[in-house]
Amino acid sequence: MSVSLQPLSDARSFGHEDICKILVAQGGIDPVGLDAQNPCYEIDFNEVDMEKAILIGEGAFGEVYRVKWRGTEVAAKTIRSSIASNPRVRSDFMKELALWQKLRHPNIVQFLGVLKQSDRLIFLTEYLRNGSLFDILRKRGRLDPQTAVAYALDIARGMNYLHRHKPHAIIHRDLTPRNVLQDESGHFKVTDFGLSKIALAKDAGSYKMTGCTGSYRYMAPEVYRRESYGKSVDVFSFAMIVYEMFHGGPSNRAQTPEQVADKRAYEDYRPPLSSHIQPESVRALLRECWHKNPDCRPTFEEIIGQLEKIQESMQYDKTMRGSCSCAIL
Ligand SMILES: Nc1ncnc2c1ncn2[C@@H]1O[C@H](COP(=O)(O)OP(=O)(O)OP(=O)(O)O)[C@@H](O)[C@H]1O
Repeated sequence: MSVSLQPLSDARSFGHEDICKILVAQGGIDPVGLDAQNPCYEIDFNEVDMEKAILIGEGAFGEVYRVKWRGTEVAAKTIRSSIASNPRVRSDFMKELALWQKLRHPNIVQFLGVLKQSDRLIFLTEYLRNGSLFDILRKRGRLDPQTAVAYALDIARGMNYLHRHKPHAIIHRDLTPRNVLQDESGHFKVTDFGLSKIALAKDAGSYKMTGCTGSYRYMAPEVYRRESYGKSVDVFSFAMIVYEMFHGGPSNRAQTPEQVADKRAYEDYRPPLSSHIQPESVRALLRECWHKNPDCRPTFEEIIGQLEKIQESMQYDKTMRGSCSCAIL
C-alpha cells in the first residue's frame, strides 16, 4: 500500500495535532517544518509597483498579476486575505515557499521571493509569457503526437525532479493543465507544488479545493477516496494531462469534475483510448500511469525513459517517410 512520504508535514497542515504527537514520538520528520528554519527571500514592497500590475489570471488562492521588478516582468501571486489572515495557514505557506525557493530545474517555475511589508501575502515567481497548458489546449485543441510527447517529457522531467528531491520527495498533489506553464521557447514548467495541501487544511478559510478550477478531473482515485497516498498520485494526474493533449481537452465534459472523479474512484472508469492517441506505445503508457493500483504505476524516471523511446521512434518514422518520398521523386 502507498503511504504519504511526508506524514508529519501532512498531519500538521491538516491540523491533526493528536496524530502529530504520535508521529513525533515515533521519530517522524517534518521536512516542510525543517524548511521554516530557512526563511524566504524577502523583496522590498517598494521595488514592485502593484498600482501598475496587470491581472493575468485567478486561481483558488487569489489573483495573479504581471508586474515589473527591477526592470524584469515577473508574476505576482496574491493570496486571498481570507486564507492569508490565518496565522497558521500563513506560516504553512511560508514553509512551502521556503522549500520552493531552494528548487532549481529547467522544468520548474522559478520562485523569486516574498514581498516584505505587505499586509497581504504576495510572492513573486518568474513570468511565463505563453500561459498555461489549459489556455493552450483551449485555443489549439488536440496537439499533434510529436508536440504532445515533447510537452509530456517537459512535465515528466519537472515532476521527476520533485519526486527525487532529497531528503524527502515533493508530491505535487494538484498537477493539472493550469499548473503547467509554457515559456517563450515553448518548454513547459511545473508550478504550485505542495500548496494544495495547505488549502485543504481544515482552517484554510473560504478555500474550497478544486471547486472552480476542476482539479477533480486529475485526482487519483485513492485521493478522492481519502486513502493514504504517495508520489504515484502525480503519475495518475500526469496521465490525465497527457490524454488531454492527444484528445484536445478532457473526456466527459458533460459531467462535473466531481462526478468524473467519483466514477474513476468507485467504478474504475477511465477515458476511452480513441484512435487519436497514437502510437500504441502512448496508449500502453497511459494505461500504466492511470492504473487503479498505485504501486503498478511507473515512476517519472521510467516514464521519461519510455517517452524518450517513443520520441526517437517517431523521429525515425518521420525521417523514413521523408527519405521514401525523396526516392519516389
Ligand atoms: N508564473 C506565471 N506566469 C504566467 N502566468 C501565470 C503564472 N502563474 C499563474 N499564471 C496564470 O494565472 C492563472 C491563475 O494561476 P493560479 O496558479 O493562481 O491558479 P490556477 O493554477 O489556475 O488554479 P488553482 O489555484 O486551482 O490551481 C493560471 O491559470 C495562469 O494562466
